[in-house]
Amino acid sequence: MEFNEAILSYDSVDISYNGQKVVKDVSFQLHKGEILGLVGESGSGKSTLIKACMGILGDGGMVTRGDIHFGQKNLIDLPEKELRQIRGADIGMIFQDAGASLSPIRTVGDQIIESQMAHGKISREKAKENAFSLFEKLNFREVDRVWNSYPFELSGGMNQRVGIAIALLMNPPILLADEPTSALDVSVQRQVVEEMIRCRELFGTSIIIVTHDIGVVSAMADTVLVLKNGEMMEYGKASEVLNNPQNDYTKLLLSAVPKLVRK
Ligand SMILES: Nc1ncnc2c1ncn2[C@@H]1O[C@H](COP(=O)(O)OP(=O)(O)OP(=O)(O)O)[C@@H](O)[C@H]1O
Repeated sequence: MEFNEAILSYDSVDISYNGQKVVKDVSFQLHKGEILGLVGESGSGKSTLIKACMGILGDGGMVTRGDIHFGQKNLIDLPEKELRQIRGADIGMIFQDAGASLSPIRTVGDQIIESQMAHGKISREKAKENAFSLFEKLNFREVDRVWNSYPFELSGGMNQRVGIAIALLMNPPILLADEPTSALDVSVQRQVVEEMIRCRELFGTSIIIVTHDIGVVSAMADTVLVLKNGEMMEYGKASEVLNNPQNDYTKLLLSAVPKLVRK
């Protein structure tokens, strides 16, 4: 697949927590409709890297060098008020525990309606209509039951899918997914992966997926960026990085994976 338009560009980015550098000189471009897999061992800086563009590094976290462009905007210079508008609407985020961020005391339907109303003027009826239309596209079953349930009445996997649907309802051009499948059963993992691929097909969404799972990368990514200790080890087309890794660290990461899943 060939891509034209870069929608998110990291340019020589360094990131520190409390003066200690944890991401060093990272550059990459995410194009419209591209799925980028971000891999590397625990602590290599994957989450830090994607949090940086949302301005959610937290106290002590700071981009100390480089630029992150979203279209014409340099996200590094943007005031919090503008970043808040970008979060959710322009750059959606799915965490490992997206389902756990649902409130336990309100029905799924109410929460989906409220999340849409929080982002703009929309009637409850229209919000419900949007949600049901998306559920249908994502092949949700028993939509009425899910809608009327409290999170504890649904499986962890179903809650995770609801969390993803909430992010998708904003129809953000960019979706950042941080280990979205690692807490799920294998069969539900596959569903979530298919859901994200479908999202790209339907809406042309650009996706960065952070994962430990090379199988997930192999199933969905167009490009792969390998991080170690905050530094880029390898970056390129998924087929090339996975089938013909040039870097010793990438080779090591891949050697732990059975060959079968790399097809
Ligand atoms: N809020 C924070 N304050 C200080 N240091 C942090 C903070 N968050 C992360 N770090 C440090 O930054 C480095 C990168 O962490 P990060 O969570 O980005 O790695 P990761 O690759 O996403 O790891 P994992 O796969 O375990 O989620 C680690 O050394 C971590 O200890």
